[in-house]
Amino acid sequence: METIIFATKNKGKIREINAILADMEVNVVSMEDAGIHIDVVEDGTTFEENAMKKAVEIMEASGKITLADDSGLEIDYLDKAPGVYSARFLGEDTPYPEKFKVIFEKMEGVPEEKRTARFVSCIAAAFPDGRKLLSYDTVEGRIAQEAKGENGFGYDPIFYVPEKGKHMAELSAEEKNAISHRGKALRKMKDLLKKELH
Ligand SMILES: O=c1nc[nH]c2c1ncn2[C@H]1C[C@H](O)[C@@H](COP(=O)(O)OP(=O)(O)OP(=O)(O)O)O1
Ligand SMILES: [Mg+2]
Repeated sequence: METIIFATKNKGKIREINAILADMEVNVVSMEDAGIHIDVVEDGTTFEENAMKKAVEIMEASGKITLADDSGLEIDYLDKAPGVYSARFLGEDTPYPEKFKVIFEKMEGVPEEKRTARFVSCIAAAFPDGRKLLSYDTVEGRIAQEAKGENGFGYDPIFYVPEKGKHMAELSAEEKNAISHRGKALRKMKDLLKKELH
């Protein structure tokens, strides 16, 4: 069975990715499980660039087909910030509750209809023979007035999902994967990969 590496250090992503790719006839392993400990510098200006950079660098280090996700939160009222800088917003090691506080301050008094936001996920695949694949998807929602929910990771507690009437962090892992940016982009990637692998 083909081994594919998923180039991420984010434990929340790994959980989601394993669930979504579970039915594929490939062995998906994390960077850690593959014994690769490289820090890819995410200096691209787009999700696509950063996702492909992570995939290519880890493919070159491992010699195996490598997938990567670059994702983030776009808040329309803040001109789509933090966007590709979502992980580094206020500092990579700053706890999310502090990031939420600053976002709530910036959004103070902004009415519901102007609080629109989306999660974006770009998935890249890099093959040792040079083939490259990209998929992209989003989930639309709003920045809530308060944090709520214990599930998921990152900005999930402050992201209200209108179609569910809940914050993202209140959804179960299955419910989130069914509607999320990463769930949708990864299912598209699964279809692209199936065509390349057979
Ligand atoms: O479903 C999500 N629910 C909540 N927050 C999310 C989600 N998806 C991305 N995000 C946020 C987290 C992080 O602030 C940034 C991703 O940054 P990003 O560089 O792609 O990931 P990362 O640095 O955590 O791990 P890695 O680069 O090793 O894959 O967007
Ligand atoms: Mg990152």
